[in-house]
Amino acid sequence: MDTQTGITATAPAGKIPQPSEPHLPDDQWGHRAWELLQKLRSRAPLIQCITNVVSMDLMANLLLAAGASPAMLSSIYEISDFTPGVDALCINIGTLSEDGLASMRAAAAVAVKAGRPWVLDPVAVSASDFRMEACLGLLELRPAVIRGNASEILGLAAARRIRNSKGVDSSHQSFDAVEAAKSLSRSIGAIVAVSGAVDYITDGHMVVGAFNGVSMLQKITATGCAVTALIAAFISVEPLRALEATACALSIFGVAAELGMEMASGPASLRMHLIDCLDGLNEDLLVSRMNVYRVS
Ligand SMILES: Nc1ncnc2c1ncn2[C@@H]1O[C@H](COP(=O)(O)OP(=O)(O)OP(=O)(O)O)[C@@H](O)[C@H]1O
Ligand SMILES: Cc1ncsc1CCO
Ligand SMILES: [Mg+2]
Repeated sequence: MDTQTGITATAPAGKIPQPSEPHLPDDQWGHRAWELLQKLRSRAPLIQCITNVVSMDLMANLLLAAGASPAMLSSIYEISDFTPGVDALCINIGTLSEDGLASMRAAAAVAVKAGRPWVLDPVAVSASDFRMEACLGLLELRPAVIRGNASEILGLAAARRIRNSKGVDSSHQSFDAVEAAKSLSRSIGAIVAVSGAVDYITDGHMVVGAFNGVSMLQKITATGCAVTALIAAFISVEPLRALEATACALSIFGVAAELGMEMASGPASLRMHLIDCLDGLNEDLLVSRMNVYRVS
């Protein structure tokens, strides 16, 4: 039990059997994504984000543009009051501190106890033993989804720091981490998403590829952090089909980026147009652009 909060963490997840979700036919993804986006816009779920200081502004604005209600509350003294009432929780270790980690652990435990899904963004998990141990401890608190870039998923799946780690940016292609993502998914019982030129999403059995997006997203800091928060918003409205919700969140973000890129002249204007295009996304644009299908 945490002596500051009186909060008890749940038992370690261990090997959790993850039932495979029904397979959505490839031609249904656009309609499914629109359905989920509409649900999100009408329900405006409350999403608590305990995240790094770099990402806060973009994350909150993208959540608002998608139709969710962001709350970046992170003090350990507020968790027992606030977290039971949120619709989902996003935890991101980007600028990890000892106090921040205590809040993350407490919030994840409360969310699980309250039956709320939470997602983990293991930023730069291979950069230090502190980060790796923090993430391994958080994995015991049963995230519904883990989203990282390829280097992060490779490191976390191996539970060890990998060589050539570049810090918060990936030094691998997303495809290189697909097998690691499947094995991590099976051992934690969570959906795992690897972002990159193609985003791969797996429940440990099937793998879905989300092909939307633009490479200039890598030139805007915290786009990965922000898309993890969008995943939290999407799973809050469809918790029993977390793979579908995760793939839809990643793909919708990618479509908004493609539309934004048509008006942008560089990373700064893409950041602005990305938010506008997510806010203004309509069914025709989404269904005609969305490119998601099962790859294995
Ligand atoms: N080469 C690319 N082409 C198209 N989209 C990309 C490419 N690289 C990344 N993306 C998209 O950019 C977003 C961020 O993914 P990325 O893998 O860069 O995350 P990240 O490294 O965790 O980012 P950050 O740490 O800055 O938040 C995702 O939506 C992903 O689909
Ligand atoms: C640049 C940076 N440093 C720690 S977190 C973060 C945001 C991208 O992950
Ligand atoms: Mg990241």
